[in-house]
Amino acid sequence: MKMFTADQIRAWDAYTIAHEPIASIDLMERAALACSNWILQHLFSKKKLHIFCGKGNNGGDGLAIARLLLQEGVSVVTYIYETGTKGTDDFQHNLERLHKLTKEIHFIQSAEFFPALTADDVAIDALLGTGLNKPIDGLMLQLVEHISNSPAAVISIDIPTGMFADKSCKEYTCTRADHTLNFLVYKLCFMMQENADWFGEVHLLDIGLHPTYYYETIAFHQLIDQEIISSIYRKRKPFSHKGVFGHALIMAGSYGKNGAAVLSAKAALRIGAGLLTVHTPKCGYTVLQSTVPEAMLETDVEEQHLSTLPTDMSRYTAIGIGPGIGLHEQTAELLMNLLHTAHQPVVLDADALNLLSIKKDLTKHLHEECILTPHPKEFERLFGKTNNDFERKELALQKAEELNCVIVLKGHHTFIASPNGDAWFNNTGNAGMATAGSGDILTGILTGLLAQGYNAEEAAILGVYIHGAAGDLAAQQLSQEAMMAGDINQYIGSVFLQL
Ligand SMILES: NC(=O)C1=CN([C@@H]2O[C@H](COP(=O)(O)OP(=O)(O)OC[C@H]3O[C@@H](n4cnc5c(N)ncnc54)[C@H](OP(=O)(O)O)[C@@H]3O)[C@@H](O)[C@H]2O)[C@H](O)CC1
Ligand SMILES: [K+]
Repeated sequence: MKMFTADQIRAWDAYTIAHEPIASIDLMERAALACSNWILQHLFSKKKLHIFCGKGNNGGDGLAIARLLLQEGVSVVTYIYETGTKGTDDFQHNLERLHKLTKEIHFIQSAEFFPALTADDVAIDALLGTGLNKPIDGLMLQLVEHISNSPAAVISIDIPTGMFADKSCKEYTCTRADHTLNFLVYKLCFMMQENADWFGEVHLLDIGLHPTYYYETIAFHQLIDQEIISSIYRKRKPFSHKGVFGHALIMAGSYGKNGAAVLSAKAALRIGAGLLTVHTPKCGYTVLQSTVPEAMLETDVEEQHLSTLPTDMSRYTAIGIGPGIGLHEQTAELLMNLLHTAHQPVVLDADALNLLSIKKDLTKHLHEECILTPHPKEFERLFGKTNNDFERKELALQKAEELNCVIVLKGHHTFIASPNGDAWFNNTGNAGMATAGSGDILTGILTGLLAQGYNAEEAAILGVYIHGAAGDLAAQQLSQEAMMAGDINQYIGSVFLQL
């Protein structure tokens, strides 16, 4: 699914008005109807609703929602944040309509006018939307804090007041919503961890903007969805043999961390690699042979850490390195040798990334079939500090281009930056996956997909999607608390059955 900027959404609005054609006020009515239906369906209408409106079109939405809910018999009080201006045409039009229906419209001119809100109330935040042009301050800030700090449930219309759609508001305050009713396509701000405390659960509402604009407009970011996955995933042909699905090499484990090798190896097999060899220190031999009998083993000359590349590297179609390998000097040499010689696709994770951040000049040996999978701390060690999540995303794109490799920046909405500038956010996964070993499994998944011939960008998109979706199934069966990384592997098969 394409993700549009606030400017693009405004242009889409205008395009719809001109080409459907439809009057602007009727488009607002559609948006308001989608919101009021959502509120009715989710039983918030059983409570007393306090609708807070600005004088722009976000406020116009609020007024129309108030009218539609009043017509359904819901108890509604409306408040208008007084700015001394008349408000947009659609705002004024909706105010006129609402006046005909109720006297419960109050103007907020100072903090004394703030209503008391209880746990039995619902506050609807239609103060400011995508028209925000500066951080909120003064009375607006006080009102937003009053709503956010109240015990009432809070629903923000389109976007929490104070949040910028396309840039950071980390230093500022926004409405703290329980739910945000976002119109049409996800805004960038909802992908960012730093905003998670403000927007609550984001619900996508269709307000019927013109499809031609969607198809013809280039988006800078995409949200990975079923349609994208279907276009990448290749079903197996009946006469295939294991040679067709590649030979993956996983280089993982060290003394005390052989479990990382086991998790990665199982994931590489579950995702469908035809053959798998695991390269571990000698101490991993018994562990791997007894837990992953499907894998072949190439033990290192060293007992406790990796030091030397396997003899015949040309046998492997794709290589994954990093889980549990530690930071031994000899392991660093092995990584250097690997990057100097490997022409195959390579996934670099965990300690391989930490070694790379110690020996940064090695990054020049990366190539377009390499995937780096840093979590935010590893990313910072590799590429330096950023001030906020938006800057970090930009830096990931810049580094992907500079190093000519795919960067998978792990997080709640994992971000994939391609060397060609493509930018993808993942939408599967849950907080239960924030557990030891989850990343090791992703390494195995990505290596297994590369071995099967998916290119680095395809493998990254398909891999993070399947990893998250398997995690979601695991959480459904076991709970987010109880699920362990190994459980993600158990559900990879169920995800394939749904593709
Ligand atoms: N296609 C769609 O998605 C549709 C969206 N709709 C809704 O419209 C809003 C956007 O409406 P807009 O009128 O452009 O903007 P806002 O309502 O968000 O803001 C209005 C004015 O607020 C002022 N402003 C900006 N920043 C601040 C601030 N920090 N403090 C106080 N006031 C602020 C600004 O005016 P100025 O004169 O002060 O510059 C804005 O003009 C969208 O979010 C949806 O809810 C349509 O209803 C349907 C289609
Ligand atoms: K809002």
